[in-house]
Amino acid sequence: MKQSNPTLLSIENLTTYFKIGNDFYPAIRHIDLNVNHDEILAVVGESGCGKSTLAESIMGLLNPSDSKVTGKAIFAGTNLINLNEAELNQYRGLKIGMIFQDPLSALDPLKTIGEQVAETLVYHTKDNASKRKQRVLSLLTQVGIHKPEVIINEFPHQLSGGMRQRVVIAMAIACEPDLIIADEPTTALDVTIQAQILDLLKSIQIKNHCGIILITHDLGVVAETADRVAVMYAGQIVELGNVEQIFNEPKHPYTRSLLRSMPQNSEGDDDLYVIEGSVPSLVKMPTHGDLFASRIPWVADNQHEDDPKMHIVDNHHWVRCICYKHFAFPKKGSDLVD
Ligand SMILES: Nc1ncnc2c1ncn2[C@@H]1O[C@H](COP(=O)(O)OP(=O)(O)OP(=O)(O)O)[C@@H](O)[C@H]1O
Repeated sequence: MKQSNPTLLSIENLTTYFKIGNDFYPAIRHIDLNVNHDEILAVVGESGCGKSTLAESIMGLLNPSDSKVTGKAIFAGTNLINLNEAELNQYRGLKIGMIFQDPLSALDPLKTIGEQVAETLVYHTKDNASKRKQRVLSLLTQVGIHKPEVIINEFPHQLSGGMRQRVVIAMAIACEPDLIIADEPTTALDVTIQAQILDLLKSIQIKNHCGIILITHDLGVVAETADRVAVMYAGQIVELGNVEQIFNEPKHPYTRSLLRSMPQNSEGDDDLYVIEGSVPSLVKMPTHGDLFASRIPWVADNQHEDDPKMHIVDNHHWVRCICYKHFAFPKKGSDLVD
């Protein structure tokens, strides 16, 4: 089903600060990003880049006593930022589903699977108990759980990690939300199960015509699943494009470094590229300039912008800072290579 307006969620100038000591420090800065109907948008970056903060800001999951969110996240005409809990609960579960990394912590150990999957339906629908049960069985079947009539009476600890994540996905899609936010949904699972869960998410996206924000640090997951990719570094989006652009024509030195450090792209352990340094903590984060500059120290200062902006490099392909234009990796020895 093609929508007349492709935009499902419009994130505008979103900045989130955390209180550390007496001061507030930005963990994500001036994020502008659209999520469209019928697409999987991956948000990728190393640990500490602000991916979860982005998701939690949109969903109002941050503790207001130690955080502050400014900007907009417009969903179906409503700015989700600054809605109160009761208002947000009209979106969470109903219009926006969430899937987290650790299915065990998302599930209540004391309730049966059937009760937990039914909970969203109790909250958001007027279905009677028998209709709800049919819906729970159908959801569990949809997420690939065999013998759902047995599983509904079991408890989370009786299921494998992969099965638990399928249950969490069933809960997230119970009300057929327009948007699903999946934060590292496969990180806790072993590789074969990861692939099955990604296939499941993709099939749900196609069947329900929803949009999915897939948060991951794993470019392998992105390559398998995403339509578009936002690469985040130090709380900013540094590159945005479709999956082919990001993998075949990466521009930003950070994107290129991430790709180069994928085991698949090296010829052996000795050749594995390691990005120098780490993402600075919020307190140590520079307040201006190219935030990635310190991790590519061989690039001269004058090749970076003072206040790096997003530049369009191709249709729907954006990159922050002009330093990409002449960027090359140092060769073993000292020459630079593309
Ligand atoms: N409640 C908090 N108080 C203070 N700092 C925080 C808080 N939550 C996150 N941060 C900091 O904000 C930055 C972004 O963290 P965030 O968890 O969003 O990154 P991430 O990319 O999702 O990483 P990971 O994959 O490890 O979760 C980090 O420097 C983190 O330490």
